[in-house]
Amino acid sequence: MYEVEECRERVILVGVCVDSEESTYASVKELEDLARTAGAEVASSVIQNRESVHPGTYIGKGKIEEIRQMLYLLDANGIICDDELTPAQMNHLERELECKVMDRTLLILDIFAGRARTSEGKIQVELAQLKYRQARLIGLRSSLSRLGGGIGTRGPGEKKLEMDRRLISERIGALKKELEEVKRHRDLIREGRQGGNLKTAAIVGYTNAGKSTLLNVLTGAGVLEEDALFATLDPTTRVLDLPGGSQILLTDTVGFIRKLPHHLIEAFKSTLEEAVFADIIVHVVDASSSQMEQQMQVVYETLHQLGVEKKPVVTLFNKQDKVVEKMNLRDHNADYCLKISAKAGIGLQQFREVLEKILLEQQIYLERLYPYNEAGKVALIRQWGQLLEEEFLPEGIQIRAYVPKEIYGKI
Ligand SMILES: Nc1nc2c(ncn2[C@@H]2O[C@H](COP(=O)(O)OP(=O)(O)OP(=O)(O)O)[C@@H](O)[C@H]2O)c(=O)[nH]1
Ligand SMILES: [Mg+2]
Repeated sequence: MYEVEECRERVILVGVCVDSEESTYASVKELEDLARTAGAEVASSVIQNRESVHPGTYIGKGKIEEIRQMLYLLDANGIICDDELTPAQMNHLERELECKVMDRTLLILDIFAGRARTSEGKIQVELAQLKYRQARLIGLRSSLSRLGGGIGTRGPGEKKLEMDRRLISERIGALKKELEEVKRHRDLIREGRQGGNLKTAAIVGYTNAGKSTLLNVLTGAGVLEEDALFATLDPTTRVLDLPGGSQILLTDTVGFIRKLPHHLIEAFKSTLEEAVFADIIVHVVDASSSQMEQQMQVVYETLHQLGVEKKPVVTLFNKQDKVVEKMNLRDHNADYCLKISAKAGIGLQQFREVLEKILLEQQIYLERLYPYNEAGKVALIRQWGQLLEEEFLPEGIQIRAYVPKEIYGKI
């Protein structure tokens, strides 16, 4: 079956700047990190200023010529473009440059493929890869037929394409079924969790912000933390003890990145959905990054795409130990903002307190006397809420407690 070819090449990075120079540079810089993470060697990078991306060749004729010479002079054997190329753009560039042509999406898919550990992660990556490839096969076919038939459009080549297409569709169908099975399993686990009385908080944020480091330092989860992009693909959930004695489930999730390929969002929906079903969103921000604002925006856009709305948001401006200049740390989307360093252990107690506060806000305070024949209700409170005080009086049980809104009606 199809696998992304191993990415051990010496490449030239290519970006197109249509609006802000700063964000294009940052994006290409990030592409460099992605390329390294995927095991490629970066020989140089080229940015072209254009009104818009060239629809046929991504970059203009002159730039193609320039890159052709650079490939030769720098002894490079491939290029990576900073946007997802259309099948036509990819074909044209391949023909013109006679080298391997890759794009940002392919690179991210490749990294994900290397990182997936659980069966769910693996299925999701393969699905995204196949969809990417399927689109390109169709493109290849249409670009061949645009030649008006004839040489190169018939015979074994064409047959092989058709066959690949059929095999790919079949495999996509099978993977989707498998994924549904896994999703059902995940839903069951989630329901099970909700059946328990613990609320959940999902840790989200840009890749490399420090999400796993935070989960580890708080719960000793032992998730891999690494100065690399997309170190985490599979969500991990742990119980976190809060100062007042209550608990919450904390889930570490896959990081976001600008221009996240839609194949991946689609395929990774069930993983990304951890945030959709969480009661609280914990947004970890790398406050030491010069790209902090843009990264935060990407996170909120991605959450919006996933349909995450109207949940309490705690924004953690992380890596305070590394922040040199006093930046204006604000987040209009957040209900609470804190400065922390997951690594240096700064601000973690405040974070716990904030979580507890939010949990309490979602609960109703109750002070009541239950006659003994309603002891069942007190049991419910004990199970679902937080029993602060319980006193056995001659006329009944006097309690003070916080209870979740959902069960208030039953008691
Ligand atoms: N200086 C400093 N480094 C930190 C801090 N928190 C995390 N890091 C580092 O940042 C890098 C990324 O940390 P991770 O926890 O793997 O980041 P992540 O958000 O889980 O990243 P992905 O899983 O790739 O999305 C690691 O090298 C961490 O050691 C911090 O408070 N200060
Ligand atoms: Mg991580």
